[in-house]
Amino acid sequence: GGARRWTLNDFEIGRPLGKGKFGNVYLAREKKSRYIIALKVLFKKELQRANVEHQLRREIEIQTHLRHRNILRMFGYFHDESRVYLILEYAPGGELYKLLTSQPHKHFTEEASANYIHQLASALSYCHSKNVLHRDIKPENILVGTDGEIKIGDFGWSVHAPSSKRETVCGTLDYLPPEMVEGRAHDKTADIWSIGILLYEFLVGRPPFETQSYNSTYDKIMRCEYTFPEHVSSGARDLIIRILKKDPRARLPLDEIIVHPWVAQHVPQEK
Ligand SMILES: Cc1cc(Nc2nc(/C=C/c3ccccc3)nc3cc(N4CCN(C)CC4)ccc23)n[nH]1
Repeated sequence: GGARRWTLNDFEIGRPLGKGKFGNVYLAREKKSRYIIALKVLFKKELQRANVEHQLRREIEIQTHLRHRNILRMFGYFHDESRVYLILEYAPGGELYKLLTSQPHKHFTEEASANYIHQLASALSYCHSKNVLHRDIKPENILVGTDGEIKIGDFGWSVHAPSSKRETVCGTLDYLPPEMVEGRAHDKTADIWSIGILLYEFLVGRPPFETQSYNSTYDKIMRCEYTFPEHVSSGARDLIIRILKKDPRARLPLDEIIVHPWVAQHVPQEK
């Protein structure tokens, strides 16, 4: 069970997988079971300096209780005098955004995009059924599993709905809905907006409101102003248009995204 007390001595540490804001992620193996995991090491000093310990506690509380094929598992955590260690599922396919940028035309096929959105919508529908919002769905937070399935990780921004959390939104605006850009209250429909952004990015290779400046991205989001390149099919456009609505209540609900005709035509329905 996940309740046992882990220490660093239980693991053999492998190569670094990536460098995050508060520390690095390493490939690691639990010695007794020889089970491969990813060990995320966070420095307490950095966490204190950024005043995010409460956010980390929330991430641990939330992610250790979620069980879904498309959500990266957190098996447990432990800490020593200077670091906190998160024991995470190892996704052998690497980062989704690297897969996206390595595509010949820098975007996924309609079939791959529909399958990814189907998986994302079912993972989010599961989260929402537990009253958990992710709030930070973007390609950097998505990994690829053994069979090419995707895994949402990094619940660092997740909260229990509804929330008017006003943590400073650092980083890109590209994935935030108008109500979060304006720091107003947001709910589960904020996550629905972000999978509309992701679907556009999977199909086009860049998010719909991307510009050279923060302010012009802000304006485009608030005006919901975007266009499609020629190659995007009418079915995909229809779905994106039904998701990227400024009014949160007008956005297509997750269970309707999952059965939208454009998704259904690409995704084997036995799921
Ligand atoms: C938590 C976790 C990571 C993970 N797997 C992987 N993470 C990261 C990069 C991780 C990372 C971490 C922090 C900041 C930036 C990146 N890169 C990876 C690269 C991988 N390879 C093997 C597959 N190749 C196609 C690409 C390089 C495999 C797994 C990776 N499983 N579970």
